[in-house]
Amino acid sequence: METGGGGEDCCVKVAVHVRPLIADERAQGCKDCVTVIPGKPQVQIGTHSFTFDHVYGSTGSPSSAMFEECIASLVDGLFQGYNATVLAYGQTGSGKTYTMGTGFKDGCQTGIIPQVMNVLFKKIETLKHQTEFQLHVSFIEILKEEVQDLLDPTCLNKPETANGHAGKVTVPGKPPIQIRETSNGVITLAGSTEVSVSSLKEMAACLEQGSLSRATGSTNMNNQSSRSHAIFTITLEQMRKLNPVFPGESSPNESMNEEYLCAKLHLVDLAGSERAKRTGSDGLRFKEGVHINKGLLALGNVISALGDDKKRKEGAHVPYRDSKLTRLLQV
Ligand SMILES: Nc1ncnc2c1ncn2[C@@H]1O[C@H](COP(=O)(O)OP(=O)(O)OP(=O)(O)O)[C@@H](O)[C@H]1O
Repeated sequence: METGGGGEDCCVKVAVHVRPLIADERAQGCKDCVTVIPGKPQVQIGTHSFTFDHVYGSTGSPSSAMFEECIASLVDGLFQGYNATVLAYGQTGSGKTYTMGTGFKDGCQTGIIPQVMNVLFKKIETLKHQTEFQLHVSFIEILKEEVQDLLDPTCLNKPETANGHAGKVTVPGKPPIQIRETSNGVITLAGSTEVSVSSLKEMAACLEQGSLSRATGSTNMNNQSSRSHAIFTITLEQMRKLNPVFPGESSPNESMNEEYLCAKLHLVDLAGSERAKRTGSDGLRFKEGVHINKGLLALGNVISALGDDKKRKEGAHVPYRDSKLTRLLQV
């Protein structure tokens, strides 16, 4: 799903990515439960059919077209100062991490985030003579309504333990990360690492470091399930020269010839939306599920409020404050 910018008519769009059966499922004799209606962005499950903005995978459009059709315009929008958010939503094992590329390993280039990074740096390369760029990335996860910093160099990785969790251990004494709002309404994360990056390689290293630090655990439906919402945020700052001054000429007022733009792209791999019963979860995993579903409910309410053009224009309340996830994605 994509939201925001780039001069699009609608501010919320939804695409479905249907994944093929994986080896385990084929071995168990599982069958595809979703049919894509040929030539239409529509899927059928039993007697119900559902229409989306796009359908990829299976007999729908090829997955390779997803970036160009859904995401490229959001990256362009960043350069025009538009914020945007891409959310991967679905039950455990449906392919969110694969689609986003948040399981980034060994320089693998598939997935939305690696493609965003490639296009971003190509564009910067072509514009760098008339514009000064500064890029920052942060990578956090929200686990049981607590924000964890996946790029914190002082955190230690821990393997999966008896209570069924792999992930980060924060060094004792470190204050928790807090969500703050500045006087002009900008949401900031006090205490989280923002890495300044100047090359594709540096940004890819941040994605890889954070991906390896994510909290995962096993469920009946995915033996390497992400139990948290992971948010990879790219902040692009630009100082654009409006009327470039030619060598030998002097500008009367430098700052009048410059335009400053700052925009954020949030790339979000949400935790699985499954029901507790289906994943066989109890105890810790069940409690996690309760927090996950609360966050997803709040997200659904925010998207409904934003997707209702009439209400939005009337200035209706958007309930961003109902969860950390929605609060963080506010800007
Ligand atoms: N489009 C695809 N093509 C081939 N394999 C895929 C595709 N999407 C997902 N998979 C495979 O399916 C399995 C589950 O995918 P993934 O871990 O991305 O699911 P998930 O929705 O992120 O699950 P969770 O919410 O539990 O983290 C993985 O083995 C992944 O490699």
